[in-house]
This record gives sequence, structure tokens and C-alpha cells, in this order.
Amino acid sequence: MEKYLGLVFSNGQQWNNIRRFTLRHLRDLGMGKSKMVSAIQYEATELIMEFDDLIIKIQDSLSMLMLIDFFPWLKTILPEPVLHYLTNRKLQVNSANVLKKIIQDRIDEHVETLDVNNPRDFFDDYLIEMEKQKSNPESTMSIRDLIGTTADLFGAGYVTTATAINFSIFYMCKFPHVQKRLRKEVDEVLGNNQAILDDKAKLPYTEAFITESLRFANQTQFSIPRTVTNDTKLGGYTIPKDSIILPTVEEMHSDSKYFDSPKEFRPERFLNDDGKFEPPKIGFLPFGTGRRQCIGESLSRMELLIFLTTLVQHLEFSVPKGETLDITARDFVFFNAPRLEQNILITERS
Ligand code: HEM
Repeated sequence: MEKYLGLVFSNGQQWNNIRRFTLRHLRDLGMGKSKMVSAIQYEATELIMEFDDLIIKIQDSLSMLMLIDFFPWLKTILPEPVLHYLTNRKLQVNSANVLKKIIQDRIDEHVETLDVNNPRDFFDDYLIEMEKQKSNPESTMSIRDLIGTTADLFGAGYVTTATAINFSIFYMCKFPHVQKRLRKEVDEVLGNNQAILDDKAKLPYTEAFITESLRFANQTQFSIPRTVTNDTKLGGYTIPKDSIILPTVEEMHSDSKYFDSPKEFRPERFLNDDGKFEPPKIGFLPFGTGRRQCIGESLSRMELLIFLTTLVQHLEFSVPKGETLDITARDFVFFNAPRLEQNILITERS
């Protein structure tokens, strides 16, 4: 398969360059600020219509592909046909080609209509910067990198936030008393108005609910792998320099050292005695940490707040009479997803 490194799967200089560029671009666009919401939702909805089926297929097989990325020594012990079968290589290649074509078409359109004085979006900014950096030997910008990064932003950005919303809806169904309290707060604070960022502080239970949903769901079971830069002693073990390690977020989120009765879904664990939202200080890493921390955290937190409050204002979610709802996650080895093949009842609020 050809390499389209992008952001998530790159390292060193390549990663450093594209991370800095992407963060700068997202900040310029107003990431985490209200003005970005409508633009992102519009663009995302348009593209997602093309991507939806593809994303499900990729997600289904991605975990096995990543298994080989994380445990490269498997390559040395398994014969190639077994490896290809395990990683569902045919589907990977087909899906990657379809995805690449969709993005390449968009880039071609942008190249044809580019006005360097009036950049319209991420593609335009990238193309302009790539041209400027042409003679810089340190530059890693290329059309291939742009394709990889675009795929990353949609993969890492769309599926994660959509999954977080799906999980939250499941939790509202499963814990009607939580939904009732959420609705009460939203009705009292917002009435019929749509939430804006300034409302955050006035919606402590909603914030606590979002935080508890992220903890409980453990969407990403592990962070991005890290390389150990020095021989390190940890918990009685020596981890040799250059080892690849996988921080296990899921373990931390269900550790009673950090969270009292971790198996219980309890948003109020994040409320202090004054009823104010208090984010967990330790043991909570749904967006990872350090230099490779998620670049979309503030954007997705903003989206979660606006989506959830809007849903709660207009709809009521429940488990249909006589049915049950399994809120345990579907395990994709590295990701958790809700079991969407179940029924839920959505009623319009009068
Ligand atoms: C609920 C939503 C989201 C969750 C739970 C989530 C979770 C994560 C996690 C756990 C990581 C790895 C961090 C680490 O290893 O320390 C990550 C990385 C990343 N996320 Fe997110 N994310 C979400 C939304 C987004 C959004 C909206 C975007 C796009 C704007 C995004 C883009 C990325 C990228 C590009 C990386 C790789 C960063 C790098 O390698 O330097 N994510 N995310």
C-alpha cells in the first residue's frame, strides 16, 4: 500500500511539521470558538455522506491493521498470506483507494481554483504553504501528506465525536434519572435558546455528564504509541530505551484509585459541594496527554455541548417497552464503539 503519512501515523520531523501546520490552521479558523461550529458541521455533513459507509468498513478492519503497526515483530513470524488475511488487506487497499480518490478530487478542484490572496480553507492554506516551502529541505509538505492529513482529520475527528454522541444517547436511555436531571438543567438555563460557549459555566451537570460519558465509554482504549527515550524504571519493571509502549487509558478510567465505584455511571462525581463542575485532575485521559495529545479536544468538547443540549431540548430518549439496552462497548481491539444494532425510542418533546 502506498504511504500517506498524514498526522496520526507519522513521527519525527514529518509529524512535527504537519502537527504545527494543522494546529495553526485550526486555531486560525477559530477552533473551540463558536464561529467554527456551523462551518465544520456543514462541511462534515457534506463529506460524510460520501464517507459514511467507507468509514464503517475501515473502522471494522482498522484494529487488525493497527495490530501489526503496534506489534511489528508479528511480521517476522507470520507468513505473508496469513498476515494479509488477518489484516483484511484487500479491504484496506480498496477502502484506502476510494478515500484517496475522494480527497484527491477535492484537492484537484482546489488546485484549479486556487487564489493565493484569498485562501478558502485548509486545502488552500496547505497548497500555498507547500509552494512557499518548495526550496526548504526540511519541508515534508506534499500532496500525499495532504491526503493523509485530511483522512486523519476526518477519521480522528468525525468518528470519535459521532461515537461520543452515540454513547451519550445510550447512557441517557439507560439512566433515565440522569436524562431527567440533564433536561431540567438545560430547560432552566437555556430554555429554547441554543447553547453558546459562554453557557458552559452555567451547565455544570451537562459538563459532568459529557465528562462521565467520555470516562465510561473509553472510546480509545490506548493512546498513540510512544517510544521510550531512556531506560526507565516503572512499577518494578525496567523498560529499555527505544521500546514502544501503549498507555492504557481504559485501565486508568476504571481504576478505583482515581474514580470511586468506577463501574457506576455517575456524572455527579464531577460536581463539587457547591454543585460546580470540577474536572478530574488525574487518571482521566480520553484525549491523551503530552505532545501527541488530541488536537481536536476543544473542538469536540464544543460540539458535544452544543449537540447534546440541542438533542435534550427537542427529544427524549428511552429503551422501548419490553426491550433491553446493552451499553457495554463493541470492542475493536483499540477502539470501543456502542452496539448500534439495538433499538432505542426517540420521542419528540411536546
Ligand atoms: C470525542 C472526540 C475525540 C476523542 C475521544 C479523541 C481522542 C484522541 C486520542 C486519545 C488521541 C491520542 C492522544 C495521545 O496519544 O496522547 C487523539 C489524537 C488525535 N486526534 Fe483526537 N479525539 C477526538 C476528537 C478529535 C477531533 C474533533 C479531531 C480533529 C479536529 C481530532 C484529531 C486528532 C488528531 C489529528 C490526533 C493525532 C495527534 C498527533 O498524532 O499528534 N480528534 N485523539
